Amino acid sequence: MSEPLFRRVALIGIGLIGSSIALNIKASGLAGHVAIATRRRETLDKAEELGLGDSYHLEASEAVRDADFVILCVPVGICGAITREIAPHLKQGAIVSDVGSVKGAVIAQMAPHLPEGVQFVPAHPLAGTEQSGPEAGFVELFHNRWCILTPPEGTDPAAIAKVETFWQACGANVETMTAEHHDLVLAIVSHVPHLIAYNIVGTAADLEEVTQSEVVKFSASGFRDFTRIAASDPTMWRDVFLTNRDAVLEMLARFSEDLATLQRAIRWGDGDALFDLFTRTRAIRRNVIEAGQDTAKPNFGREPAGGAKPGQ
Ligand SMILES: NC(=O)c1ccc[n+]([C@@H]2O[C@H](COP(=O)([O-])OP(=O)(O)OC[C@H]3O[C@@H](n4cnc5c(N)ncnc54)[C@H](O)[C@@H]3O)[C@@H](O)[C@H]2O)c1
Ligand SMILES: O=C(O)C(=O)C[C@]1(C(=O)O)C=C[C@@H](O)C=C1
Repeated sequence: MSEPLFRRVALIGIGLIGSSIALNIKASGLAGHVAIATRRRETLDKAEELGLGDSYHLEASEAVRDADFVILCVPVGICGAITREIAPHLKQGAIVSDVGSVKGAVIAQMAPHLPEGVQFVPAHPLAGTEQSGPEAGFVELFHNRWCILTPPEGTDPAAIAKVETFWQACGANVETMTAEHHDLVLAIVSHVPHLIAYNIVGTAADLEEVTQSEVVKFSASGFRDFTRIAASDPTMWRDVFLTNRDAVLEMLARFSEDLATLQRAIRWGDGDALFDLFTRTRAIRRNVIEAGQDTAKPNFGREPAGGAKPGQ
């Protein structure tokens, strides 16, 4: 049997993303040992019950000891504090990575704590669901999805190549870009759409007199898709908006301008303007499907580790 890519991988945080990575490591034999760390005993017990790793730790500093690959799979707001905690225990030559949905702020939080001789290769798999926790993971999550690497200047190319190989083995297509570019693009394709979903569901819920039970009763319509997105993890998304503030506000300003244009078209009965936009957006949807990036039913027919099917 060939040598695994890494001798010991430490996963700090074992929610949807951490558990999906753990399942991939196991399925593809990517590590000799998987050490899992999380703060809460209950979550750690669940991870052990699901057999996601080889050793289980309440202290991240214990999990990273002797690890050659460490991945932070926690909400972006705590990446800095965890890095400070694990830094003195990292092995020389170890590669440290993360999976955070925001890159600039995560790099700014983590990099200052990392000792010399440790390589930092930040990553973001563009794959997820509205589910969270260790039972939510499933092995196909990253298959045919993008994983973006944003290595700071000066990172050892061999470390970048190793992280790329890791994500490819998880089924992802890997692309490298700057953290700034990542944060701007993700603001419009992921962060603002989530804000819109949170907002529309919140507005409907506030209009209790009109909607009351109707929100639930008639949500087989387009609204149902928004409720799925708006069910996403509150801690994760609070941190995303607080840490990608500038890019989100910039995209939101542009979005608001375009919304005002639509409002005007409706007010003045400008059917052509509406028809033209809807025709353009329909074509975009077709391109998305053809590119195999359909997220409307991300996990249709697949069973996550804990049984519940996401995306329904
Ligand atoms: N959910 C998605 O769609 C998605 C997709 C791509 C990337 N991400 C990113 O991945 C990261 C994890 O997201 P997730 O969806 O797996 O979240 P999750 O809520 O399912 O899991 C987060 C895990 O972090 C751990 N954790 C939380 N606070 C901790 C602390 N103080 N110390 C140690 N461990 C702690 C827990 O094990 C928890 O289970 C986030 O940074 C998120 O931005 C999420
Ligand atoms: O499909 C979903 O439920 C997701 O929200 C996944 C999604 C996205 O916006 O596409 C969410 C956050 C991530 O950082 C990456 C992927």
